[in-house]
Amino acid sequence: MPAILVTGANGQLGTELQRRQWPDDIEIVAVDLAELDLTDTDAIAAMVASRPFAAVINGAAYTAVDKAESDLVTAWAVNALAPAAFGKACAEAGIPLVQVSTDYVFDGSKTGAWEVNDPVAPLGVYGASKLGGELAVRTSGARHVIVRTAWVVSAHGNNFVKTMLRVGADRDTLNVVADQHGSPTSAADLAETLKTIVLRLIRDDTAPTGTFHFSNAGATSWAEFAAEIFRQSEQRGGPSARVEPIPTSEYPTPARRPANSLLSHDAIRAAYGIEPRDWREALSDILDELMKEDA
Ligand SMILES: NC(=O)C1=CN([C@@H]2O[C@H](COP(=O)(O)OP(=O)(O)OC[C@H]3O[C@@H](n4cnc5c(N)ncnc54)[C@H](OP(=O)(O)O)[C@@H]3O)[C@@H](O)[C@H]2O)C=CC1
Ligand SMILES: Cc1cn([C@H]2C[C@H](O)[C@@H](COP(=O)(O)OP(=O)(O)O[C@H]3O[C@@H](C)C(=O)[C@@H](O)[C@H]3O)O2)c(=O)[nH]c1=O
Repeated sequence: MPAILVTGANGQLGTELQRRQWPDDIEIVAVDLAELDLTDTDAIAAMVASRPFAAVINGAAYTAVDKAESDLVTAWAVNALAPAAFGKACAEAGIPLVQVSTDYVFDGSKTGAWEVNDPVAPLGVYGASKLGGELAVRTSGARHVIVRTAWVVSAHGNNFVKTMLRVGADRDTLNVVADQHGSPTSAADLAETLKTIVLRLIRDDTAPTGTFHFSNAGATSWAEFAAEIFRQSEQRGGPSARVEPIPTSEYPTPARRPANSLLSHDAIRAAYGIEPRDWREALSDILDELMKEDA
């Protein structure tokens, strides 16, 4: 049975990839740190060669944006060298590689949505190391798709929705930055998109390759996002708090973040016919799941 190797099994995306309904003739082999340490490039090569995988989805990453500023060797190992090792191994095995990247490869200076070929200029170590991963995959010789996504949220793992609900349960008011704009992305919707892409890559030698953007539809700011989380949470009897919009200058962090990281869907729509749904609708599903867990 053809198998797809998925990394980041315990992360938001990896969890949702494992929850997808896959065709009966496809097996998902999902690994995390315990099975495969991505800082060990020899282990990556050995894992990819260990059986005749049909494809690899590298969903793992060093995602602690602020911590990466002082931990850059590990961030580069996981986000750049590991994708290089996957690229090399996939090229040797003759199988496609799906690599996941980030809106943080952009500097945020554009007005309007970022297109896939817009100039990249990361503001911090996380974005720079993810860009390193993109370049490594592009030059590896492997047939590949790179999907940049943004502001990934889900009912599990660490993410902005869960942070807001946790902090909002204890406080009346939360200060949240209002001058950083982008689109939230449901990990489930991202996983469904990657499923579509990887199945096409496995079954169709002429499937589109290259770099694509996927997020949910609609632009917002972190402050508006937080306010909508509390609006929908309150509707379900969950925690609510007042959101005080603040400028980034009043929320100092070790890593700089882009002011605008809105991603254009033109490329993924044209190549794969994928049309993301609105982020508020996706958020509603996540809150349903979270509140069901609490009930
Ligand atoms: N989260 C977001 O907002 C965004 C994410 N992305 C990208 O999307 C992809 C998926 O992100 P998401 O699911 O949210 O990430 P998570 O942080 O939820 O999960 C990352 C996973 O990678 C694993 N991992 C980290 N270091 C290693 C290592 N050395 N060896 C093996 N596994 C490791 C983690 O394992 P452990 O838990 O054991 O540390 C975890 O399971 C990543 O490529 C990320 O860069 C892009 C834009 C936004
Ligand atoms: C918790 C909190 C955050 N913020 C701000 C800080 C930051 O500018 C913004 C988002 O905070 P976070 O630290 O949750 O998000 P951050 O770690 O920057 O999220 C990023 O993660 C990586 C992995 C990506 O690839 C990006 O697409 C993006 O999702 O909100 C507030 O203003 N108030 C708060 O109470």
